[in-house]
Amino acid sequence: MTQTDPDIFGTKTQTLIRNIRLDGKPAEIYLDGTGNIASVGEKIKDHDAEFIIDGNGATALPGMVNMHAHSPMSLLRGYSDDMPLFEWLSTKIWPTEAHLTESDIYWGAKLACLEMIRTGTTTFNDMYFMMNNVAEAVDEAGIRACLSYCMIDGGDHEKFEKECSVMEKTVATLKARANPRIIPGVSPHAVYTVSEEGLRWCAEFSERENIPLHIHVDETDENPDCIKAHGMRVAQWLDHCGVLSNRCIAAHCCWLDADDIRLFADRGVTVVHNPVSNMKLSVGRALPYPELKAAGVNVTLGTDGASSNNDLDMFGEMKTAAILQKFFWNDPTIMPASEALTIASRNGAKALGINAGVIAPGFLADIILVGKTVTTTPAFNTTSNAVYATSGLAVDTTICDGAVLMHEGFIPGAEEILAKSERVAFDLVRRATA
Ligand SMILES: O=c1[nH]cnc2c1ncn2[C@@H]1O[C@H](CO)[C@@H](O)[C@H]1O
Ligand SMILES: [Zn+2]
Repeated sequence: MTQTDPDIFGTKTQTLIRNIRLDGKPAEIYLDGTGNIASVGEKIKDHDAEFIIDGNGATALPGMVNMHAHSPMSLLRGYSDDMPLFEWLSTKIWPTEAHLTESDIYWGAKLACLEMIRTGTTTFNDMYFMMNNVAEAVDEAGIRACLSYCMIDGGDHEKFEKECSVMEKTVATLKARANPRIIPGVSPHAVYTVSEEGLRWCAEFSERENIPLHIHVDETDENPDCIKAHGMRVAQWLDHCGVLSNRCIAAHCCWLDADDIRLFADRGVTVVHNPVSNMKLSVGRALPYPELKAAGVNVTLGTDGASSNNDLDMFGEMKTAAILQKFFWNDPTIMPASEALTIASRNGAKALGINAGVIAPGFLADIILVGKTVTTTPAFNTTSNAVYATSGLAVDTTICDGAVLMHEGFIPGAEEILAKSERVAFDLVRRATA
């Protein structure tokens, strides 16, 4: 199969993937056109393949699950760097975001989806505005996503009421799309931007709808301000407002203490590690991963937006997570490669309630092939190579929901998306700085 056969792209087909390695051993995978993995074995004889993908010795991995993103922010990649978090948000990012149109959101998300497919991500957990436009991009790209409108009420009751109605409308619109690849979520931005009534409402709404709640927690040390305002640490305050009780996904969590970690474990909170963004914005502390792991908390991995990372490559993120944890806690045995891979795939899928992140019969066919190339040779340990040696650009095939989205590095329509999103980004910044 080569890129000259356009029929392979975009639809679920009966496909045999052969000449690949799975956990270091020769393997074949058969997709039966349902969107699931039908069989996995050394040689699959019983199949009805319409297409055959020859992996040329590639390593098959589950698609990466990026658990904290702001996909439209890809438009602001490289627009503003090297500043402290609050100055960066309040003087650069928020004033520019005030000019975003629905079309900007759509093209920013198109660019993000393209980058994620290119670098082996098949699912992302997104928090932003105008999420139906993000959904349109996700729908077209063929990727999977949990999409949450980001509530910011700033303690203003009128704004709170408006935000609730946008949130309800967003969830209803996303549900009405009836696309199994699109999962609605709820996102109060953070404790420093959302009121108590906002946090409580989001918690109740996520429970009523049984959908994930995605929030920024303890990125920088938010505890002193929270104690001043509410007499409690951030984790306790969130629990007090009901936020931790239902499918809570907490991004960053750098400043959790031992009690906070116990509380997160009790409430079943999922934590997202964002090592590159945390290091770039110098948030002051690394995720207390060893303690979270000991407490049994589900830890996942995310990139954050492309304006604080500045890419959405989960391979770079895995490596950074593993080496930051070793360095910060001064122990090279922390987060071995196979753990980093699980954190970047299976753990995220679990948190979103998706039957993915494992290559085995019955699981969703969200699969990537990491090509045999200069950063994956020699293949003593394919997991080590994936985490420590290669970037996502070595991914040559990306399959989501049983449909091939990229093969041999080729993604249909990529050039148009690059050209258009570049124009849209420059035009946005021109309007915002006029
Ligand atoms: O690192 C971050 N910390 C806090 N807020 C952020 C960060 N990156 C982006 N946003 C902001 O979150 C909102 C979308 O959900 C946007 O306003 C975005 O600029
Ligand atoms: Zn963020």
